[in-house]
Amino acid sequence: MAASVGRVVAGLLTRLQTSAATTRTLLPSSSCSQNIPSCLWKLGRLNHVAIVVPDLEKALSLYKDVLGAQVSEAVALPEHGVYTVFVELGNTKLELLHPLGEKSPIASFLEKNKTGGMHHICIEVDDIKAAMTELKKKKIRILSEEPKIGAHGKPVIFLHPKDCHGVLVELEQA
Ligand SMILES: C[C@@H](C(=O)O)C(=O)SCCNC(=O)CCNC(=O)[C@H](O)C(C)(C)COP(=O)(O)OP(=O)(O)OC[C@H]1O[C@@H](n2cnc3c(N)ncnc32)[C@H](O)[C@@H]1OP(=O)(O)O
Repeated sequence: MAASVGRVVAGLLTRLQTSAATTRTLLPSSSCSQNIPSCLWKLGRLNHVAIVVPDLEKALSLYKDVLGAQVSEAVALPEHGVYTVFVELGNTKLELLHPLGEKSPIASFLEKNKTGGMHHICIEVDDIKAAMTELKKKKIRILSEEPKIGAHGKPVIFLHPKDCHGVLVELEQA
């Protein structure tokens, strides 16, 4: 009797260990997972997807007149070297970008992609300074020393596309 109870307990222990190992492999491996209280910042919603366009008026007209979206006026942002137009999509936005000035950071992108293309994604964060500190420690290159004020009047930073699997990532203070 005692031997069979022992076998049952041993079997249960083995199953528990297996399921604990499975659980561990399913959890995100990042030390900044939302499940870990030591994380000082977290990602929020997708704010926008940015598309560089060679002709802002034509692109605006596509989204407004052909696709029927609500679009903003074009706004010049000289400190970023871009003109922007926002397209409202309900769950997120598109940001149409066109170069402004000779030193525009999107000029070489447009040179390489003459018909335009997807340029970056922008994700909100709850604490951009904490994000910067943590990402620097993890050797992710941040493309400015300090946050700049972005298109929505809030601090933004950009992360190098070569450190983000080929995607230029903008983080915006929510
Ligand atoms: C208003 C504001 C807002 O929303 O709030 C904005 O949107 S401002 C939006 C405009 N501002 C920004 O983009 C600021 C951050 N961007 C930058 O600092 C720059 O554009 C870089 C991302 C560092 C790229 O610089 P630059 O064009 O001088 O370098 P480059 O052409 O030699 O590119 C270096 C390598 O990165 C790749 N690369 C360049 N731009 C890329 C992009 N958008 N997505 C993915 N990869 C990209 C190139 O193909 C190249 O790879 P290979 O070496 O393999 O060929």
